[in-house]
Amino acid sequence: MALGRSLQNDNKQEKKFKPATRTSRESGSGNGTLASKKKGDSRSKKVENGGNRVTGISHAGQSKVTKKGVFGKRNVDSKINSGSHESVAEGNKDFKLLSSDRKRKRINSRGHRDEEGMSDNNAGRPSGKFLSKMLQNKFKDHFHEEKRTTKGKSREFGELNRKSSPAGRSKSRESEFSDKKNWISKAKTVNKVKDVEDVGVTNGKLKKSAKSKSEVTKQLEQNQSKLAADSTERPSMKKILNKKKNSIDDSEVMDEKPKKKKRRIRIDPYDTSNKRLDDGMATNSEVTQGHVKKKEEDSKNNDVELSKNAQFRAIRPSPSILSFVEDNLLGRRREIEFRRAGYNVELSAPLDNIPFSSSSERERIEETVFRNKLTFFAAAKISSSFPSPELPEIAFAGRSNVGKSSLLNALTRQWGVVRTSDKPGLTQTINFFKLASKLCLVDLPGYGFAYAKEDVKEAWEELVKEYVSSRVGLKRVCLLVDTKWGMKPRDHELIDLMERSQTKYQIVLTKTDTVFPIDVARRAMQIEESLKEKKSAVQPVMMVSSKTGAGVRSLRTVLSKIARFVKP
Ligand SMILES: Nc1nc2c(ncn2[C@@H]2O[C@H](COP(=O)(O)OP(=O)(O)OP(=O)(O)O)[C@@H](O)[C@H]2O)c(=O)[nH]1
Ligand SMILES: [Mg+2]
Repeated sequence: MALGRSLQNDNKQEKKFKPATRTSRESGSGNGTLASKKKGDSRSKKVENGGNRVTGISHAGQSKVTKKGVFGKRNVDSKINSGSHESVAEGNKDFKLLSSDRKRKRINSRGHRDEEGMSDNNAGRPSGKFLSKMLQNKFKDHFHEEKRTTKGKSREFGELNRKSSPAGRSKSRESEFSDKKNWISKAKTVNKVKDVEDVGVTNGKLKKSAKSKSEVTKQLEQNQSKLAADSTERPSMKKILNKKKNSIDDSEVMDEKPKKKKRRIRIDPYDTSNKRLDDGMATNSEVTQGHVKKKEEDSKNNDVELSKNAQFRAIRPSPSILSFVEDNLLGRRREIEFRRAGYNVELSAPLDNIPFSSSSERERIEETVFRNKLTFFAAAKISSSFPSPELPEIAFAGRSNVGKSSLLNALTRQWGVVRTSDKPGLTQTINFFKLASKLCLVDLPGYGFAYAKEDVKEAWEELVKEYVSSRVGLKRVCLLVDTKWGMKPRDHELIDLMERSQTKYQIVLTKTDTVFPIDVARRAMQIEESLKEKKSAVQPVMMVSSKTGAGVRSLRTVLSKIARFVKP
């Protein structure tokens, strides 16, 4: 029956075990501080009804810490915990038990605590194996006690009975509190060694062991310090040796490094690419020969290119060209310069405006012929579809994207009449525009690179050639050249054709705003020099920018003379 009761009690305890362990975790009792212990104790008061082990469980966290902690610390905690644990479990009377029994009890209690600690680790729920072990230990204890002392047995059962009664509970509480107070005060005042002594081990032994420990530790420390000194010294020796080795190696490497660099230079000095795939093939004489040949070719090409650039930079423009460039604010310039000169930068092509003028777009044009409305009247893909030559014609030829259509708009200040695009090859037919009944402006398709099929481009070129060489009424061809790139072979082809057909042509440099003013002047000078011998070439070379309007007025003046001399 007694065993059955204890089993029942254990079951109850297990039920109440969960919240107790959970709360002990939450309250941080595992820290092992006194405050936390107090908390655990206060909680144990609430759970006391469950029996003696409940109080022990409330310290489960603390027992965990003591396991991990220092020896002395564990003793303090074990005292506090096991004191409360044992005192509540068996009362003060249990201390009178035999020393062997006491030891066993302690072992068992530790075992319980360990098990409880483990169970706490396992989310507060002890496993079936633990429970069975706990129960077995409990039975063993009971059997031993029954065999040895009938008194102890009766006392124990009496204690259990008392605890089940309210009077017994209150007594057990009192005894628990008194024990706890005593142990806590002891824990505060007594040092760890003394605590060890109190447990029951003789002072002499402990002292000796303490002395021996201290001696051993001293010796260990000395040895460690020696080892550390040695270890610090040894690397230094190693370092010295390594340094020596390194110095030798460095000298070797220093000897080798320049060689490698020299080799690289020798192998591929003209290689501009980052890849050096042929580094490992330096010994191959054929390859090196090939490299040498390549170098020579490249150097020749570079010399030619460099000489072209150098030649261009060496051009000294004539004073008239330079003054023209400066007067018309040609070339890449800052906006502030236009403002200072009185031009309104808010207007399109601001340099083609009379400064501080408030008149309308076309009123600003000094040449009256260009004030007329620009009207499209014919487009031709073949020569048979050309309109009859009633008016004097001025054609605008040049490579694709050079700015032919844009210049037509700029000359008449009628934006959008002639379609323009940054995509080369927009104009694919010969387009005829009238300026009243005075002048006919002809926009030609470009040649050279264009987004069109080769045969189509060839057809355009043929049509242009046919137009400039055979068109009756064609008074002048404005051959537009990009200032940045200058004349190209196709331009020379057309010039030769016009020379043969005696068609008057005038070079007009476009997009002057994309280069420096001095380069505009150089380009103009360069072309003038190259066209000195040409009979059909009309001087001077004109310079314009449809974007800024620079030089447009001058071109207008030149072209308006053609209209003036033509009979209506
Ligand atoms: N910066 C600058 N860009 C210009 C100038 N003139 C024209 N452009 C630009 O150059 C591009 C080509 O202009 P277009 O007038 O269509 O040239 P295009 O010669 O008629 O070209 P195709 O009809 O294809 O032969 C357009 O994006 C223009 O805005 C200029 O004086 N300065
Ligand atoms: Mg065009």
